[in-house]
Amino acid sequence: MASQNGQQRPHQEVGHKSLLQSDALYQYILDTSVLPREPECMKELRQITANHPMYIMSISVDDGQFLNMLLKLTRAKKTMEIGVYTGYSLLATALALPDDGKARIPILAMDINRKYYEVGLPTIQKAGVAHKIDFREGPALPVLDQLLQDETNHGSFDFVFVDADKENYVNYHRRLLDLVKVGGLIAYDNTLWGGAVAAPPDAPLPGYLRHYLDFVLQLNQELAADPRIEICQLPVGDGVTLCRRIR
Ligand SMILES: C[S@@+](CC[C@H](N)C(=O)[O-])C[C@H]1O[C@@H](n2cnc3c(N)ncnc32)[C@H](O)[C@@H]1O
Repeated sequence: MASQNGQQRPHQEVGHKSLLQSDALYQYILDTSVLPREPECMKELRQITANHPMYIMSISVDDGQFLNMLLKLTRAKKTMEIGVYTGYSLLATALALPDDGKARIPILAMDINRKYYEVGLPTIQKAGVAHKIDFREGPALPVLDQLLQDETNHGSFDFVFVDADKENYVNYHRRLLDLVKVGGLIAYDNTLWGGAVAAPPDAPLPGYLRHYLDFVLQLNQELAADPRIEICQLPVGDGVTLCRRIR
């Protein structure tokens, strides 16, 4: 198969194609494998979030299912989330993590806006997992800097989910690599940025996509070139890049 300019791209030479070529196929995945298995509490939170003016910020339901499975597979015990909003990804995380009672709070969750978190908090409480969450209101970067000042925090996190201000993703990465353990994971959300990462330079993009595109492109380049991690770019939700610290 040839591309528009007549030249074959490397993935076309070997016949690789993305399967997700239509909304109907995405809907099939949701209807068959995702929505029927969504826990009731997550469904409730998703419906509450759908009525919130900023609902577009929530991760997708398949992204939530993926996150929940990933945390179980990796047996993560200590995690961090940057960018909580109403808490859909946070609830997916809290449901997956083991319950150590009062001995240890496994999730450090940060958002600049506690009001968003409070929209979902009653559902998180009803689900019986609120005690797993240490929520901090405020910008995440100073919290990371504070954590780094204490040696005992270095290499202590099993998993970090980053879904916040795109302009700081690179700054988060530079700090998180010291906080996550060797063998631990950092997952960056929105790394395909609505498809804009592969759009022609003059493509007419919605304003917010255009505004943050360079930050996402810079992150993707830095991750691809970073020898301290192994990476895997997944076309789940808006694109998730998994980074496994290897040194
Ligand atoms: C895309 S939403 C997060 C969605 C969430 N993960 C979910 O599943 O619903 C991004 C969030 O990041 C928060 N945010 C923006 N800048 C931030 C910062 N500097 N530090 C922490 N949170 C920030 C916003 O308030 C917003 O709630």
